[in-house]
Formats: sequence, structure tokens, C-alpha cells
Amino acid sequence: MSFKTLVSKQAALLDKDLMGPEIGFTLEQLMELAGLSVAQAVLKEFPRSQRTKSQVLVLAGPGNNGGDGLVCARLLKLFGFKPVVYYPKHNTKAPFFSKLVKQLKFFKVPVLNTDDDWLRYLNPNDTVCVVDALFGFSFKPPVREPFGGVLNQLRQAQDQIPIVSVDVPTGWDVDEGPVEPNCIVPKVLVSLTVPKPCALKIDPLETQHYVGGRFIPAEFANKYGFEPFAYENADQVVKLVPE
Ligand SMILES: NC(=O)C1=CN([C@@H]2O[C@H](COP(=O)(O)OP(=O)(O)OC[C@H]3O[C@@H](n4cnc5c(N)ncnc54)[C@H](O)[C@@H]3O)[C@@H](O)[C@H]2O)[C@@H](O)CC1
Ligand SMILES: [K+]
Repeated sequence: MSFKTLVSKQAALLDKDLMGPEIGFTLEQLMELAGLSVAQAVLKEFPRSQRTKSQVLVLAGPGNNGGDGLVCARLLKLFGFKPVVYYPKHNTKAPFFSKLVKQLKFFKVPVLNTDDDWLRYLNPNDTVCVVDALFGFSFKPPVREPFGGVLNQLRQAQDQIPIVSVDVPTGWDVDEGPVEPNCIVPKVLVSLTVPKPCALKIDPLETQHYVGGRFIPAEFANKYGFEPFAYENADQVVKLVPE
């Protein structure tokens, strides 16, 4: 499949640019839209008419990828799912992460920590899919604990429960793809703003690929060397189909 990608360093620069003094977005705004994109992709892949269960396990990591997961969980609740969040390492760098957790309590979405038995939700009888919001474009392999153990469990379950990866399949090298042994293979990847090079390594027969994070004008995309994606109507995601 051919699509333009942005290497991890450029993706970080693009982010900085969007949140810089000239453009003026805040991280909270972008994260809300990123989480909305992922929740929309989950709804498109697993519509109510085609499923008999509604539980979604959201795995949230310690960085902004995890923040996208926290937002996504809240929106999934509004979209009729029963999300449960496993958030083993809280982000203490910015106060709004704890606000996202408060909002989840307000929505009666359970937020589990390392003392809780999160594995009981990794159960194909009840769980529609797992949202992998562990790490995004700032991940550098090899994975450190407790996340290595979480990835092992995911890999064992992935044939029974589809994984929806946010921006980058966790454990994959952002620019090189699945270079570590035994990487997870998501059923759905939601690239944010523009795919990272690892997305070129997905097998389109195994993984449905969406682009989301619909927050930039055409000129800004061109500045970073890509064309805007063909979003329809008010959709927050667009599915890339193999040519
Ligand atoms: N413009 C965009 O595309 C936007 C991207 N956002 C999200 O932000 C993500 C990037 O966020 P961050 O830069 O915070 O990075 P990540 O969320 O990818 O990860 C950073 C965290 O992971 C830890 N980490 C890195 N490598 C590790 C390893 N090997 N083992 C264990 N821990 C490790 C770091 O210590 C840090 O706490 C994107 O992938 C995307 O999901 C959105 O939130 C906002 C807008
Ligand atoms: K991820």
C-alpha cells in the first residue's frame, strides 16, 4: 500500500509545531481529538449490529499515547461500550492526566492499577477488543516492565481478542516496524495525523488501517511533505484500503 509516512523525529516536530506559540493548540485539545478518532474507529470496526458483547479493555501507558487511551475510554462509554481501563503507571508530568482519570470515574469507567486483576478482562467471552494505548511515537525498544509482561499477555490473547493499536503497535520500532521477537499483530491500527513508517510493515490482510487525528489544514500537511487524507463528512477517521 502506498501512503506517505513521517519518521518519529519529524512526528515529534510536527506535534511541537502544532502546540507552539504560532499555531497555539494545547495538548488537551489534540488528545481529545485523537481519543475521538480511536473511539470512532472502534465503533466502525465493531458496530452494535455486529456484536453481542460490549466490553472493551483499554490499556493506557505513561505518556501521551496513554492519554489518548484515557480519552478514548470515556468516549467509548458514550458510544455504548463498557470500557475498562488498565493504567499501571500514571502520568504525573501534567495535572490534566489526573483530571482525565477523574472524568473516567464520573463516567463510571473502572480504572485498574497494578494491584487489580486486569487479566480477567482479557477474556474473549466478554471483551470485544483491546485498545493498545501503551506507547506511541516516543517508544524506544526494548520494552521495560511492567509493560513487557502486559505485551506477553496481549500476544497470547491476540488470536481470540482483536487489538486496536493507537498510532503505533506497542513494541514495534516506530521507524523500523516489528524488529523485536514476538511482537503483537494488531487487527486495527489507527495512525494519528499521518502514519509512522512502521505502518508500512503491516500486512493489510491482517490489519485494518485507519488514519485519524483530523486537526490540520492542507498547507500544514504539505509543509511536512504529505497530502491531507480523504476524510468524509464529519468523520474523524479514514480507512486506508489497499490499491
Ligand atoms: N499530533 C499527534 O499526532 C498527537 C499525538 N498524540 C499521541 O502522543 C503520542 C506520543 O506521546 P509521547 O511523546 O508522550 O510518547 P509515548 O506515549 O509514545 O511514550 C512516552 C512514554 O513511554 C515511556 N517509554 C518509552 N520507551 C519505553 C520502553 N522501552 N519501555 C517502557 N517505557 C518506555 C517514556 O518514559 C514515556 O513515559 C503519539 O504516538 C500519539 O498517540 C496525541 O496525544 C496528541 C496529538
Ligand atoms: K500504541
